[in-house]
Parts: sequence; structure tokens; C-alpha cells
Amino acid sequence: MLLGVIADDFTGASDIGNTLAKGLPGQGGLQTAQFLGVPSTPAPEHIEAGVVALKSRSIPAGEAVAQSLAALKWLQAQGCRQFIFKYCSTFDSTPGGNIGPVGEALACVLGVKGVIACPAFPTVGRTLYQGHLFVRDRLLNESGLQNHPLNPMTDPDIRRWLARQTAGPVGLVALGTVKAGHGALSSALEAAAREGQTLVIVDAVDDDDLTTIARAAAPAPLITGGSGIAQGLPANFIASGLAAGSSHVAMRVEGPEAILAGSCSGATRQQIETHARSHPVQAIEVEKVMEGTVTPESLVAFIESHRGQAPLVFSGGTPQEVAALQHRFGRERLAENLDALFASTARKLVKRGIKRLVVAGGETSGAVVSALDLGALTVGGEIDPGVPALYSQGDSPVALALKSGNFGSLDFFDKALAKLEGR
Ligand SMILES: Nc1ncnc2c1ncn2[C@@H]1O[C@H](COP(=O)(O)OP(=O)(O)OP(=O)(O)O)[C@@H](O)[C@H]1O
Ligand SMILES: O=C(O)[C@@H](O)C(=O)CO
Repeated sequence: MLLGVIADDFTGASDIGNTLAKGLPGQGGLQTAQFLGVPSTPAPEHIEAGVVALKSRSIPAGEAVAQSLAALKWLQAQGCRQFIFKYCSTFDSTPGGNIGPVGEALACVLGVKGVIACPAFPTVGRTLYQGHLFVRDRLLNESGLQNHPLNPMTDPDIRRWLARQTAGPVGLVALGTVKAGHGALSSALEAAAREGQTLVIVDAVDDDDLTTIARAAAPAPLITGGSGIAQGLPANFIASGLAAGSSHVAMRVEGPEAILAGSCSGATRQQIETHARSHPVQAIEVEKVMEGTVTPESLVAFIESHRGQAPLVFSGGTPQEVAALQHRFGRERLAENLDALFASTARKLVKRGIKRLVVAGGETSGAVVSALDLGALTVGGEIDPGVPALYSQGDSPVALALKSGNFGSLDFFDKALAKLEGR
């Protein structure tokens, strides 16, 4: 393996898997697999980029560090020569972590400073200017992310936000230096390292900036950021003759389907609304989940009675509804119960023959996929920016789409089921 990624959630892992499998137009990408947690066995020989998906975004910082270091150790044992710590393009974290503690711990083990930290992903409207993160035309803290159920993002100044999480000072390389080219950026990162800055926020507003960052990052042992920073990395390995540049794997998986949505994001809520116009959709009554009267069996029964019609079940509500439920039941207890509900539902569905499964939400995807015990997933073609088709191995594969809360077009769910079927 050439390149190892440690991703702090499962949809984020498939997002960067997509970027690496795709590469730049006309050049091809890397043969990429997504691993669900730190594997206990070696990776298949042909894999060039391995993405270890953790569910470490919203757990205590110490545990996130321990899991990330375990992932690093496994990736080092697979021969990787470069490592990426992948976090969310909206920098999802709290003042206590986990981006800072994990980034610093990885840098410390690898003995590096002046490490790029860049969440920008312009294709989906995430840009970074003077260290401030925008979601399309809004600053992060006015984009809806300030209402996130687990990590409300209330400060768009990423340097200031990250500095609350780190032991050491955080640097900034502003856009002017990035626009001056990869040489100027490399010099700025070296200067930051000399000044003792471990993590350095690097501005990027378009794909050209990401290409510049990737060129400057060619010799770097560690890079941190969203999936955007990975766009130009396959090209580095291709240029050095270490990889040939391959096209993504395409498969046809036919059979029963289900859609599970635990995301409360604005995008997911709109996608559910669109889907509900022509498909069976069931809202999960969260109070009844907490009382134990809505169960995995009841969700499975709904899905099974609508086989072939793209049935969808969802838990999310408006920010006001979510806040009221969190106030009543407690944020963590609620999330644990919903995660467990989705996980158990998915396990039962797959046991009963579901072959195509679409999941919305990073935490939700983590809970679902961990429960399924599918082994390594092959990263296939792109459904929408940031969301690829994923396939389990073996004779009777399950095809999955794990959608980050805010990604995907309005008709994403239909599109995803069609793509998984090879249409
Ligand atoms: N109705 C609800 N009320 C309160 N919390 C909810 C409700 N529905 C879902 N949740 C919780 O909200 C969280 C949603 O997180 P998840 O990561 O799945 O989606 P997301 O944040 O939109 O996606 P991503 O992390 O990919 O951006 C989960 O922990 C889930 O349990
Ligand atoms: O970077 C993103 O926005 C996504 O891959 C993600 O991590 C959302 O959970």
C-alpha cells in the first residue's frame, strides 16, 4: 500500500476513498479499499490506497487518539509512505477535540511539524479564506452547521477553533501564498515548522489551490484535511512511477433495497422530502424509540412490505425538534439509542437478503456498517460528489452508499440505488 488514510467517520472515509479512486481527469486514481475499523489482518496485495474508517469524531479525545494511532500503526505495517488524517469539510469538532489532539498525536509519532490542515472542498462549496471556512456563500457558523446535533460549529475562524483543541500554536498560510505556487507554499510550511507550529491551516478556494497543495504535499509524511486535499495525490504517485493510474471498479448488485437516514442535516431533510413524493417513507417516532415501542422489527416490517419501491426510514427532524428531544432525553443517550436502532435494523435486513443499502449520516453509517461485519469494501464509481458506490467482497456482495449528511443532489436516494445496481 502506498497511501494510508485515517478517517474520523465512515461517510468521510468513503468520501476520500472516492477522491483517491477517481484521481484527476485523464490520469486515473489509485486502487482503493475502505476498511471498517483497524483490520486484524493484512490488506489485499493489489490495494494502493487504504482508508481506515473510524467512528472517532464525537468520542472522548483520548479514545480518538488511541484509535487513530492504532490505525497509523496498521497502515505503517502495510508499507504506506504517506498518511492522511481525514476529517470533515465543515471541520466538525468541539472545543475539546478531536481534530487537534489526533492531528498533533499523529504528527508527534511521525516526527513532523508544519503539517497541512485544510478542510476545503470547493466542489461542494466548502472554501477557506484567511482561515475562515465558508459553506457556499455563508460563513460556517451561519450555514446550518451551528445547529449540528453533536458538534455545533459556532466559529468560522478555523485557526481559532483548532487552537482551542491543540497543545501547540496553530499556523496559517493564507491564499496569496497558495496562489503563488507549490514552491511558495512549501517554503511557508517549512517556516511554520521552524517556528514550532505543528498544524498549519492552509487556505483554498478552488481546485487549482488543491492541486497546488497536493504538489507541495508530495514529500510530506502527514497531511490533514477534508477529501479535497486528496484530489492531486494519486498524480504524485503516478508521476513518481509508483502507481499506474487505474479506473474505478464498477459492479452490478441486484436485489432488494433499503434506505436508512439518521442525518438531521438540511440537505438530507430535503432529499427525504423529494423521495417521499414518489416512494414509501416512514418517519421514526423518536419518543417511541426511547419507550421501546418502535423497534428494529417494526422498521424491517415496513421495509419488507415495500420491497422494490425504494423504502426509506428516517429519524431526523428540524433543529427545534432535535433540540427538544435532546433536552428531554440527553444528547448522548438519544444518539446511542438511534445508532443502535439503525444498526440492528440493518443487521436484520442484510440477514433477510437486502443487497443494496443506502445510509445517510456519518455517525449513522458508522453504526450500521460496524454492525454488518462486511470486511474491506471496494471503492467504486461516484454517485454524487463525495459519495461513491461501495461493495463488500465475496460471491454475494452487498452494495452500499454512505452519504455524508450534507452531500448529494435532491434525488440522491434514487440515483444511489440505480448506481449500486449498475444502472
Ligand atoms: N430526531 C432526532 N433527534 C435528535 N437526534 C437525532 C435525531 N435523529 C438523528 N439524531 C442523531 O443525530 C446524529 C446525526 O449524525 P450523523 O453523523 O448520522 O448525520 P450528519 O451529522 O448529518 O452526517 P455527517 O456526519 O455525515 O455530516 C446521530 O447521532 C443521530 O443519532
Ligand atoms: O468532508 C465531508 O464533508 C464529509 O466527508 C464528512 O466527513 C461528513 O461527515
